[in-house]
Amino acid sequence: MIHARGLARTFNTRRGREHITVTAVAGVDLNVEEGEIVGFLGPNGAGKTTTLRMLNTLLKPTAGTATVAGFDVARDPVAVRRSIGYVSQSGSTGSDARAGEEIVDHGLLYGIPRDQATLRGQELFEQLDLGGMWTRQPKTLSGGQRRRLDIAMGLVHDPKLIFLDEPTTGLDPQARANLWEHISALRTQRGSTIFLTTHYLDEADALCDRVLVIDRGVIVASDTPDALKRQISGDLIELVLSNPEHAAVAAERLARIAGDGVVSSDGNIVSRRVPSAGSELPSLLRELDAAGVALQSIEVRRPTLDDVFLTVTGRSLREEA
Ligand SMILES: Nc1ncnc2c1ncn2[C@@H]1O[C@H](COP(=O)(O)OP(=O)(O)OP(=O)(O)O)[C@@H](O)[C@H]1O
Repeated sequence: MIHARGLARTFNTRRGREHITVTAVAGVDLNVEEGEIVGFLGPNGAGKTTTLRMLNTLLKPTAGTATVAGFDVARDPVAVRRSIGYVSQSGSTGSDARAGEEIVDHGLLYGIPRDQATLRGQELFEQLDLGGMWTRQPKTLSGGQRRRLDIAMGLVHDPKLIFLDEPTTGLDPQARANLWEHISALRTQRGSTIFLTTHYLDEADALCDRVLVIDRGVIVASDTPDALKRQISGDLIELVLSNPEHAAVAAERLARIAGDGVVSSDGNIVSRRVPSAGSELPSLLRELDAAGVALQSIEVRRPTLDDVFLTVTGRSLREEA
């Protein structure tokens, strides 16, 4: 559905009196298959929006190629635009018109006859839980409802591929979780392919089949959230011992598990990252028992995407690029 090779974009700009060239995207290769929900993750200024704008033809690449929904972004931008829905960060509903009029107008822009646009709009309102909002002005809707209206507008021409730029930014936790359900339902009910940018690791984790991590204009990781977590960090096994004197024996048993993780000891807590804790725990517990090591508790912590991000970029997602 999306195939990009060496996609790059620089901007000529000024810093004070000096003219400088900023590389926003430095050469991105990416593939998104039909029916996937792919999250595009990275810190502020990493190049997410610039990449998205090149893929949806709002911005011309300075180098590289991309096809979107089967059309080349440089040679056939009109066909690309007809095939995609784009929901921008700021949303598109600023006028005093009623929500229903906005969506019908949006459909007319795509050349859809008024009666069909109305039908389609009403269907989308139902699907996105906006029933009863048809005659409301968008500014009177809640944040979550407005985001769903933005999404409905992006879907009025029935695109197979939808770009969502930070869909849940500014929403409270409940509205975010609700929007995630709606986004997942788009795929289940309509077979939509969804490419979304996000700052939120939990969002990528909850929603996406695959995550692409971009940092300083380059993709630094691409995999399922689970595989990324497994591949990069491993699970943390933390043994809380009843008696700190058993720490050395516990450390020795923990060290026998295959993997590169280093054992660390702190008083009665002995821990280590291992590739996959689930399959190791039964034999570890038997060995500790046989060695007379009593446990207060044992914890297994799966790595978060936060850990992954820190590992691949050396920085936290919350830091500026
Ligand atoms: N029109 C422009 N002129 C000059 N520099 C730009 C322009 N647009 C983007 N940039 C720069 O390119 C880099 C990438 O910006 P981009 O908006 O793509 O990042 P982003 O990952 O979407 O960030 P955010 O999460 O803050 O939206 C940044 O350093 C930004 O300042």
